[in-house]
Amino acid sequence: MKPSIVLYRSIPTDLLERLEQHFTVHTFNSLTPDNPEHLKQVLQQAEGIIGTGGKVDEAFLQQAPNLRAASTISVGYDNFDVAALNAHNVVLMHTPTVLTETVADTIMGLVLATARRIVEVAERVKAGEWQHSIGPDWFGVDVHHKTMGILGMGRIGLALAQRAHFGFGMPILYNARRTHEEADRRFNARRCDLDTLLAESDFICITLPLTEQTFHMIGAEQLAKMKKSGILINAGRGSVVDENALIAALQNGTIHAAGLDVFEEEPLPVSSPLLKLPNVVALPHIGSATHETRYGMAECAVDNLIAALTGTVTENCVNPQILKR
Ligand SMILES: NC(=O)C1=CN([C@@H]2O[C@H](COP(=O)(O)OP(=O)(O)OC[C@H]3O[C@@H](n4cnc5c(N)ncnc54)[C@H](O)[C@@H]3O)[C@@H](O)[C@H]2O)C=CC1
Ligand SMILES: O=C(O)C(=O)CO
Repeated sequence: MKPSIVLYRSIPTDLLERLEQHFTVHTFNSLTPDNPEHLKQVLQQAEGIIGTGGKVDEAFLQQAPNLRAASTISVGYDNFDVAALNAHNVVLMHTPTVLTETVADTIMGLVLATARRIVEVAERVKAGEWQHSIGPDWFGVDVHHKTMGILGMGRIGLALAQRAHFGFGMPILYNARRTHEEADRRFNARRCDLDTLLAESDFICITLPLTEQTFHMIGAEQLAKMKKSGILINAGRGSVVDENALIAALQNGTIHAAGLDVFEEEPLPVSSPLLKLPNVVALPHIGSATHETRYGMAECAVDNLIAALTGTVTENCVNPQILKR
């Protein structure tokens, strides 16, 4: 009999067929589905889960006594309690690399959109406000040759540094727990402490994962250390930034603008003050959202689950120590 798995995100038909060659697939719209009793029943037998979003913690694992592998269609895995997975001998697989370049493109898009006020002025054109030759009230600020500070010099941080340095002639600063020799060598990047990065950068781009250490790493104190002309871009996870402190900093002119792809609560509530601020570009978590990249992520996650449940894992494993048990 084929192992039973739970699929909780819609994936392209050819990839669903690939899963069905190996597994009996039970499909749900999320891990908090409309029919929770049915999910509960299926989880009793399930050996694998694949999808994105939803909390996978001790309480969830208690409901899935036969689970051996979880495959998330994302690189970030902050919604998984890895210690609990380890305790239950569940392998966690994710999708690094396949989305790196696309997310870096999105971040450069936010840099340009905030600095040059692209969304705001395009809306003014649509509203019929372009009646005369434009004046300084339509102007933005330069991006090229300004200093970019990167928080999280990993895969996405490196791809962003490449664009900023070679495409826009930007000097690169980064704050990291260790020196990233590749960043120093390729982009002449300079590692510095957080206070220096905050004080010297024109653009601060967050590409950090959400962890206990990064939770609210940027709060009122850090925002106050940024340049008044500084622009904050967050494409890591919403809770790396204290959102209330950010709203205050944007309202008070402590910083110039923010470009946000991620939020403390997603979808961003329509009542959020962020949506009232002209100096904010808010995106609906589209960092990796292109047809090509989302297909690549789903394909990677499908192959990851097949590898994990057939014992042939060679890459993309968050907790490889489980494989040795
Ligand atoms: N907006 C979006 O759609 C997307 C967001 N992401 C987010 O971006 C994150 C990063 O992705 P990758 O670059 O692929 O991961 P990565 O693991 O290659 O890079 C993360 C970097 O952050 C560093 N880091 C971790 N904790 C730190 C701390 N306390 N202080 C300083 N540096 C620290 C790590 O050492 C690593 O170099 C993901 O975990 C996810 O949260 C990823 C993809 C899409
Ligand atoms: O992969 C991730 O971590 C995302 O946020 C979505 O691409």
